[in-house]
Amino acid sequence: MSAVLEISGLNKSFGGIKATDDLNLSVETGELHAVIGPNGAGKTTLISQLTGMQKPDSGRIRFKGRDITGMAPYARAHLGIARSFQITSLILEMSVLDNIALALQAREGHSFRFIRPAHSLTHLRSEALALLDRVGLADKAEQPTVALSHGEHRHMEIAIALGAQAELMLLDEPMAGLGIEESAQMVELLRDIKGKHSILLIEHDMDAVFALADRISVLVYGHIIATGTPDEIRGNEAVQHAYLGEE
Ligand SMILES: Nc1ncnc2c1ncn2[C@@H]1O[C@H](COP(=O)(O)OP(=O)(O)OP(=O)(O)O)[C@@H](O)[C@H]1O
Repeated sequence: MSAVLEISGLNKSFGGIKATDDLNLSVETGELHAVIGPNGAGKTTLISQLTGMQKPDSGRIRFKGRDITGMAPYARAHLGIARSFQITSLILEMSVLDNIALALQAREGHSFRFIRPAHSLTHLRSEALALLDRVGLADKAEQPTVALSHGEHRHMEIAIALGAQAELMLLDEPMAGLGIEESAQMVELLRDIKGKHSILLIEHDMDAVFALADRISVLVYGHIIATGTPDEIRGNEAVQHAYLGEE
């Protein structure tokens, strides 16, 4: 396996707070690597530096061997890094299918995605339908997006991330706000996707993390205190003391 993402010596402070503290982490090709940590550990700040929304004070981020530390967000997206869910905005009045088709159109590089009326998206509809099928929503394609549940919206966002054909998917708390049944469906969907994509998963839902991750890194005060398989992390005393013991 080779690393698709390599983060080395990353630092980011806000005033006196070290939100990212000498952080080292890699995501291997095809790996699902989860990052867990207590509230305020620095997970959002890490994702923001990976997407280019925030600039690290020091350290390096490499994507497929290329240094992207100073690269603009759109350029990273173009290279193949997709973030879900923060940047996705579903248009609730539009049909489920048109939302996905519109996202596919954006992938094709039309920066003014609203200039074209939705009915001109015909050529993207079959691809959009295939994506909806993959996330289990093909039967909802013609419904207005507003009619779908929160969990189904999250599945739509996964469809959009898949449509971006990203080599690295950054999934930012995909379970947030989901009920028990919806969470189970999301775990199933991610289980289906994993292995085919390289994924960095930020997630509070420990059951989901331990069910899905190939490796887990534990972030505490901006620093990764342990990285390992779910079993290694479960058995790690420092982790139990710093984090899991609190659960
Ligand atoms: N723009 C900012 N200005 C000042 N402090 C910030 C800023 N962004 C984050 N921080 C601080 O940096 C630390 C890490 O915050 P971050 O939001 O990255 O943590 P988190 O792990 O995502 O938390 P949560 O799980 O609650 O979302 C916190 O102490 C937070 O208060």
